[in-house]
Amino acid sequence: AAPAPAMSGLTDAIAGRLALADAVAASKWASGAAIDDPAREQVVLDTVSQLALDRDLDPGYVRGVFRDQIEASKTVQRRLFAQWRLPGQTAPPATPDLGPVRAAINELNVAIVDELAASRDIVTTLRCPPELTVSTAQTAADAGFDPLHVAALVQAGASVCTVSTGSS
Ligand SMILES: C=C(O[C@@H]1C=C(C(=O)O)C=C[C@H]1O)C(=O)O
Repeated sequence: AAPAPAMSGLTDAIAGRLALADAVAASKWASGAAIDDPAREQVVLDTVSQLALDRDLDPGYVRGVFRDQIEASKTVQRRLFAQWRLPGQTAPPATPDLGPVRAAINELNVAIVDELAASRDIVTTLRCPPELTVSTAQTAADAGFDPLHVAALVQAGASVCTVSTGSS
């Protein structure tokens, strides 16, 4: 097999978290809960800030990456809700208890911060944007993501590289 792209550990962990948005949405649909949960978002952001400090990463950088994880998850959840509201459509049956899927998300949060630490030297360089693009494409293909999840995966990676490639 071809070698894995340099940042595929990171993009695989990000995709794993994003894939759980479907189960989150189904659970919220079953319970009638809102997609947005600002209190839970604060817990996630505060937790990953501490994980960043433990690994000598900039907590502001890691929080920024996780704001994108949260927004990407909500992109998927909102689109699924919109589909399930269409005539003749139904949500998959799910338990209204978000606890188990949030426990899985918590584990992936740690995995993502670990992968950010493993990629700390590349994220500040001009190699980051192309490596992230290649890894994202490989991860999306491996995961069998549909266009909605591919778009959300790209959204989730938007703050990973800290080098600007735009002209100024
Ligand atoms: C994934 C969830 O939905 C939203 C996204 C969150 C996240 O990605 O961590 C947290 C809270 C919600 O605003 C959830 O409620 O757990």
